[in-house]
Amino acid sequence: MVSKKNKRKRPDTIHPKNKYSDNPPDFALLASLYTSFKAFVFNSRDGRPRIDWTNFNSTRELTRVLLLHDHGLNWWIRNGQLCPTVPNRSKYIHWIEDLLSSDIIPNNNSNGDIVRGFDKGTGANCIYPLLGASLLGWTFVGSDVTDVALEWAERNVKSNQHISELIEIRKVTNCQGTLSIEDSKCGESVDGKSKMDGSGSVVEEAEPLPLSSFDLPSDANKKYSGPPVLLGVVRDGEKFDFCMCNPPFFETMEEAGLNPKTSFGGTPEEMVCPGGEKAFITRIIEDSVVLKESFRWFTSMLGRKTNLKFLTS
Ligand SMILES: C[S@@+](CC[C@H](N)C(=O)[O-])C[C@H]1O[C@@H](n2cnc3c(N)ncnc32)[C@H](O)[C@@H]1O
Repeated sequence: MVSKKNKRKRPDTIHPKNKYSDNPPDFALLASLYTSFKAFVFNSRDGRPRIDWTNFNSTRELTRVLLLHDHGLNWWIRNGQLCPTVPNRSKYIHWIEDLLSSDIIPNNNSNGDIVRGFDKGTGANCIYPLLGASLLGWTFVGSDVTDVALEWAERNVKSNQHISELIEIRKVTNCQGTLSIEDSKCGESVDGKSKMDGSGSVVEEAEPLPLSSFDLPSDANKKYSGPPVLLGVVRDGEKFDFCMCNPPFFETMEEAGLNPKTSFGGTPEEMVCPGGEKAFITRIIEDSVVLKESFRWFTSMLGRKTNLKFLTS
């Protein structure tokens, strides 16, 4: 009999359509099928197969085998890049699926049944386009700013020929704007006075991250002052069913290093931006006002529930 202490509780937030909602990853099965994963699995005192969550190589290998075994996806990232947890990232895809099937914002999609998404900050792992395309046949533009993210996102797309046509990886440069908007001020900060219009926000807890000594100066005004977010990246006439985003949550890597009990990588470029998620999402909201005809839904992950009040005000 499983003791109360050891009984696994399904998180309330897990989406019922999520492959893992009733079947969490079976480490024993995966270890029996994939020798590369077996090397990271050990039996804990209670006899359960486990992995060392503080070892980046273990968490990356788990993600690799889950994507391969459950989704038929070939995937890899460089040491230290942000490693996504598959059950967690799948939830966001299914939440968007729910939004798209609702009438809260009517569907004026002129592409017929083709669903088109925009992944803001797709990362080297390119996880949302890969999952969205393989689970639901959605098409994506995945955008990012860093060379390493763009290179590895491309590699991950090309390693999956069956869905590679569905995904475009788009580089964000400082002034690539095709939509000229006087207040986009490409790369500069804007005063965010606009209210959310037709946009939705998906709340999720941030992935716990390892400690790091890297630090960036905190932006006292909490204004986003990085490269373009949506304006200047979305092209004239483009239409998307949704925008999704797992933003750089933090202002400093110290702030990011809250949970040394796990290791999911995450470089400063991936985790940090001046003003953190509050400023980044504020910019998405500002951009959404101008781009309201280009998107049906604007969504983003949010690490801190306390930021929600500010963002929806
Ligand atoms: C937290 S990571 C998310 C990566 C991936 N989507 C995931 O869920 O694991 C944030 C990503 O946003 C990218 N990023 C930061 N500023 C950006 C911008 N202005 N435009 C596009 N991507 C940006 C970073 O390079 C990084 O890859």
